[in-house]
Amino acid sequence: MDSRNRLPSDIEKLQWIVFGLVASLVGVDPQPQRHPHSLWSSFLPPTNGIDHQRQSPAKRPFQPPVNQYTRQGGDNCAINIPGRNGDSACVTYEAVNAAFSATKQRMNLPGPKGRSMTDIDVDHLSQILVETSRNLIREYNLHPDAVHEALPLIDTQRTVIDDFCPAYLKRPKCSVKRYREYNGMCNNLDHPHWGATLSTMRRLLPPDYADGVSEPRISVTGKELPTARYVSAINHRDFGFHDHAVTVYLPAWGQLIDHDMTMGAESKDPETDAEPKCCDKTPNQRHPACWPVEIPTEDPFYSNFGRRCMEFVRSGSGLTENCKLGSRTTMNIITSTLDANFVYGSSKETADKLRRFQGGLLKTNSANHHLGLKDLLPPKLESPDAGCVRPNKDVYCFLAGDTRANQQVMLTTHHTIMMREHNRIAVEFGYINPHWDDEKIYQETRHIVAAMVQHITYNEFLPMVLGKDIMSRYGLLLDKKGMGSFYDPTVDPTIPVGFFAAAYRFGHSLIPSTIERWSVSHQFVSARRLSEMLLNPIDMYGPGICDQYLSGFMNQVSQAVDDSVTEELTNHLFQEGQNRWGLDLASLNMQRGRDNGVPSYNAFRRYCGLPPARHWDDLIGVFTNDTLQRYTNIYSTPDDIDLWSAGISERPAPGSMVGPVFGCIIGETFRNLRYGDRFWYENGGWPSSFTQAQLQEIRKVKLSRLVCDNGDHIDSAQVYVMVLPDPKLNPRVPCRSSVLPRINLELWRDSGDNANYNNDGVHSTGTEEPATVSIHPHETEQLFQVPPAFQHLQEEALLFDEPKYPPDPNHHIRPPPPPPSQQDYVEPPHHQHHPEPIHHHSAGPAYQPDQQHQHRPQQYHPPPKASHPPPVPAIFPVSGTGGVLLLPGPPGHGHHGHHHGHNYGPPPAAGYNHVRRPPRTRVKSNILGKLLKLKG
Ligand code: HEM
Repeated sequence: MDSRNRLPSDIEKLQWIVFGLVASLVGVDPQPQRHPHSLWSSFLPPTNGIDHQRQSPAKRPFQPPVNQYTRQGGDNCAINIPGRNGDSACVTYEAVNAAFSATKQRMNLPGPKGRSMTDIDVDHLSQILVETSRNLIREYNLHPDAVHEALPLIDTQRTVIDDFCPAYLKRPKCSVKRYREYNGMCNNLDHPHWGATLSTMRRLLPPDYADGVSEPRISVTGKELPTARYVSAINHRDFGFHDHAVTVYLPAWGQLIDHDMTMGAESKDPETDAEPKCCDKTPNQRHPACWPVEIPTEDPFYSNFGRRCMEFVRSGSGLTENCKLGSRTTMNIITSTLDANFVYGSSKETADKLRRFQGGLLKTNSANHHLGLKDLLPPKLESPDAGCVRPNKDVYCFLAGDTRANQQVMLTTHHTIMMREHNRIAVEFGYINPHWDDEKIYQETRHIVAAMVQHITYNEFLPMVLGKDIMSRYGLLLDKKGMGSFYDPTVDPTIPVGFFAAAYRFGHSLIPSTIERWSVSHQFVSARRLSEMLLNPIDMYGPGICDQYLSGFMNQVSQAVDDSVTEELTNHLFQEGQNRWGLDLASLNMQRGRDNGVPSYNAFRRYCGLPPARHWDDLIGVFTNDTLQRYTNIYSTPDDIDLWSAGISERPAPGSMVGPVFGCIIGETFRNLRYGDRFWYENGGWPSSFTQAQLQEIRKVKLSRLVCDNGDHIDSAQVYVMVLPDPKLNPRVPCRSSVLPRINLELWRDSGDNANYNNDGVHSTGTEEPATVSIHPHETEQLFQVPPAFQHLQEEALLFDEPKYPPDPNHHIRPPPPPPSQQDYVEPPHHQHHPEPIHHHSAGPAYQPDQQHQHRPQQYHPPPKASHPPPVPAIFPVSGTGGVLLLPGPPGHGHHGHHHGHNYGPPPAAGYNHVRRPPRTRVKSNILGKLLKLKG
């Protein structure tokens, strides 16, 4: 049936009614007037001096067909541009030199060739190249598309640009080694810069800049787009709908691995080395990178505080290999590949700062050792106020491989866990291979930690986010045995701009408004508003707090991926001091997309093989009726819709948390991260390859194992911590159980005559275990019913009620790491020696290391039995709803507002019966629902 003629189903009608009720409760008109006719139409266009005149198609110069531009080898012609009448124009090297020199002078570029450049210098040179390109376009009357298609073909090594291009962008000599470079260089031997630090992100589609070169996207009508805050305030209000399969652990891991893949460069003021402030200046006094978000006068939230301007600074622009000309690019200042750089850093300099240079260990802070607790991250003594807010000068935030480690506790906790895992493995290696030196232990451990990050991401995280169909379409399903020849040197693992600025930000929709702490025995302790926790990781010094967060992440239900985003992020992000308002992350996401030339949602529909919408009606069924209704009011045409906004609002694809367009961008990116990474953990035949037996050990690792091993006193966890516990499908098991096997590091024993390690540190695949290469997954018929994570789970779950889990044989207890040497020891600030337990609004019990925890029992303890009848699983498969149904919440709990740390209800009962109903619940027919059906 033609979806345009489809009548709304009963469920959709119900949604309209419930939405209307909710909207009236919160005082919002569910059907706002069309933007141009409403009061809201009085917005002024952004006033940062950018001339947003998009060239009308009639006035555009002749556009030669794509691929008709030719690079000229000979003489003085840098590039040939075909003209209308068969003639062609030659852009000469002299013209390029003249354009560059004039721009360089105007924009004041100092600096000799080959000097080391900071990201500020890179951004500056990049802007000059963009302006040079703009001059050439003007001079030769080139079509804006030529900027993207033709100008990059010019051989800049034959121009004066080469004198200014930094040494790191020259082609290095690569050799094949066992360990990755910290900066990701030489992963691809033919394209050494693919995926490397300080390189530009990839484009899936040509950029959509208003002027074809660098100015932010505008409407296809030639007018301004609606301001990002308007889109946010209308379409991304906070309804607090919860997912019913995944825990907060899913966004926590998602954000952690984002910080392994992307970090867009900031534009900085060279004088202060900080992002410029924009809102307190008049437009002509502002830094050129200022592009603040305009807040409409009638904004339902900011108008209460008279705010009309939200800080926003354009991303720093990047340089391509040999400093090519072309349109503005986006720089990634960390490596693209999943290499655990958030633990180690993306440069040798950072990595060295984090190392103890003893026993392969990372630096730590042992402030809580005297309480029998494990190490914390070392204090951030350099630039102590960058990226965190300290209550006073004696307290320090934490230092890790990624500078965002202090953004909020979900991150800080996981940086702590991964640092502990590194040190745990390094200590084991010290016992197993006493002849290994610090460097060898450190690098081998780093190699394993990166493999674990890859495995957990593809085995536990992506199946939940994408579902089996998308996983299989993009070749993301992991093999269970054998080694693969996954590496394809033609695949570029560089992160795409659309992934960084839009698709992978789907996670912002998952974030709840409070972060909960639970006890290690899985009882709710307290909750705290997210906005109070941003940039404030100091909690982590509190004894027992790390465990309580870990337990909270695995027990707190996540929000759903949908158009609703918590007000903690849309009104209170990084709220400062006494202010009752902060930034709006939804606005920043859309502004960032426009800033970086990310084309609209409709362009990506085409890219992903979906029919682009010509009329609003074409989008019926793609979004909920409410969302579509709002879009017709917000945007002039379907061609204008921002990718991030539409991506999180799409109805999820079957079995997936995201819709088809985000599924496509995320699927493709993770495909490239697997097939374009020479160091991918399943790859056989390289010096970096694990042996088959070692690979099998890595395949055993689950995130729950890492939590068990690196929490202080965590002694049980559900098998898959990103999924809500369920006695049958995802049972909570003791950490000692063999269901959560620990990696057996004995398989790394290097006995000298062992063929696994040869003398130069290069690890061969050995003769005993030849690397068998399995069939490429694209060619393998996957007999696959449920996401791989759950195949094991189903089998294991059947055994759960029987106390059958013998202790894991690899569960040796090693002594804690040796104390740091005097030389490397970072003295914790004095106040940290006896930190007081930190109490929050709703005080949970202060830390009382219980006896059971202090003397870990050696014998098996069955999991606590629920005192009630078997609990209802935390899943309510609902068929025929298109995946969505609204249920009323418990009486007295209206729109969630802010809980100020209060529990939603009484503490949950023991056992599994702990999943509290959120006030208003969106139930999704999702993967676990399907599993239940499968299980009959
Ligand atoms: C409490 C949780 C989170 C907070 C406070 C947060 C905050 C932010 C902020 C402030 C930015 C920069 C916005 C801009 O100016 O462009 C950002 C970027 C980003 N976020 Fe989040 N985020 C959170 C969780 C997540 C999650 C769960 C994901 C994905 C699963 C995610 C993915 C991203 C991505 C891909 C970027 C771009 C990063 C870059 O390369 O610079 N975030 N986030």
